[in-house]
Amino acid sequence: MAPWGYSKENGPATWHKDCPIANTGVRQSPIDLITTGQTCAKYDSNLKPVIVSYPAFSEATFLNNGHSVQFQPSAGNLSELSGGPLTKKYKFEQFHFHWGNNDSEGSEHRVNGKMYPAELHLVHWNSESPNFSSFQEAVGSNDPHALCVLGFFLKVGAENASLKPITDLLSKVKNAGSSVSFPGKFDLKAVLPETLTDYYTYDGSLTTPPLAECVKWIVFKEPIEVSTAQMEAFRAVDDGHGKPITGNYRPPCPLHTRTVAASFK
Ligand SMILES: CCCCNCC(=O)NCCc1ccc(S(N)(=O)=O)cc1
Ligand SMILES: [Zn+2]
Repeated sequence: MAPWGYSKENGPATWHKDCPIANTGVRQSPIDLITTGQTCAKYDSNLKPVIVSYPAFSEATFLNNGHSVQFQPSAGNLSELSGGPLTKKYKFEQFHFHWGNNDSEGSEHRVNGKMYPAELHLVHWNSESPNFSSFQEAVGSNDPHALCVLGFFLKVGAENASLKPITDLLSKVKNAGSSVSFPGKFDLKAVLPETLTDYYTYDGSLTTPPLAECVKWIVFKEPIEVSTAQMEAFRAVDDGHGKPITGNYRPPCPLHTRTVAASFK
């Protein structure tokens, strides 16, 4: 099959051909996070703040893989995640983005149907499971919480100085398949809000093929601000068919019997 993508010919509505779970799965992501009414997110007072330990990365690759741009530190990185709904420690694997071609679309998760212009995903894998000892093995395991992805909405506002080293690099990976070694150190912690207390969490999947249902999702309520220029920089990244990636987000999937918990009232 032609490699998957986001065009009419190879986009989300066609992914079921190679990944039947796209249509048969009952824990697919993303979802629309509804905050009022029957199927709404339920406040859970037991949910603690998320704890991240992200020492500045010193060695990393920044890659345009044709369907997103991805920041991947070298294997030795010690960045970890715990707390929140998690009972184990997770190791940082990579972060990447999803965006649209205008400010009214682009995020994968939605809040009461509202999309943000982009969404940042910080991908981690459970480093304390006896069943796997690498990210790829975690993706392939049938463990429902093999991965934990932190989702942050991006909204247009002031320039984000902490993300500038990343958005300034986008023009260097304009062509699909291109990558650069990240110059210098990158402080991911500085990108995030200080307190990681207010979030939605639910059991879901990867939002791209293989769409494995192995993700504990944690989506934060507070968006991260980026400037219009920074948003435009994402929209100039090419998809490998001579066209810019202008909408690498999957539409929301049915909730089925799942419930969404909220760490805030
Ligand atoms: C060389 C063959 C490798 C195949 N294996 C690569 C692979 O399985 N990748 C899956 C990676 C992935 C996809 C989607 C998300 S999201 N958008 O849900 O955060 C996170 C991570
Ligand atoms: Zn993603």
